Amino acid sequence: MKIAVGTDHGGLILKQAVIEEVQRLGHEVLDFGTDSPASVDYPDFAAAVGNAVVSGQAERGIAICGSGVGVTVAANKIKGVRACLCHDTYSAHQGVEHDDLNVLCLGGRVIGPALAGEIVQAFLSATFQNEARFTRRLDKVIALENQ
Ligand SMILES: O=C(CO)[C@H](O)[C@H](O)[C@H](O)COP(=O)(O)O
Repeated sequence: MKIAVGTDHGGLILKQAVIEEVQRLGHEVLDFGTDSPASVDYPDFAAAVGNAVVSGQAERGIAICGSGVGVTVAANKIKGVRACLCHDTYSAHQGVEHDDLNVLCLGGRVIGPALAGEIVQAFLSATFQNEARFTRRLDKVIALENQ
């Protein structure tokens, strides 16, 4: 898969570890920055990742900021993005399997690179389970998005 990755300065500390894990798993990285510790604004990077996913440029995205909260809030403003802050592996794979999560969000000031790598692996290894109850709920989420 092609995976869009973007971070603000607060998440930069995790970016290289995330990129290396994505590549180790055999996926291609689309790197949307940032690349320096200079202060930037998280919505710009959440938008780059989210737009790459909804446009089809990337299959999934990973957005990082200091807490992971800012990029989650911002990315979810983009129609078609289902972003969630996951700091545990269960949520990262279950979010894909049940909820068709397409953007994983992480906080570079909250977790370290080893855990981030395991979470990325859980996220990218999971696939949406096309079961009636999950598609029914997803349809309701999409209806909310369209209201
Ligand atoms: O964590 C965040 C919000 O949830 C932001 O993305 C930033 O990383 C954080 O606000 C940056 O804080 P700073 O004091 O400007 O470095």
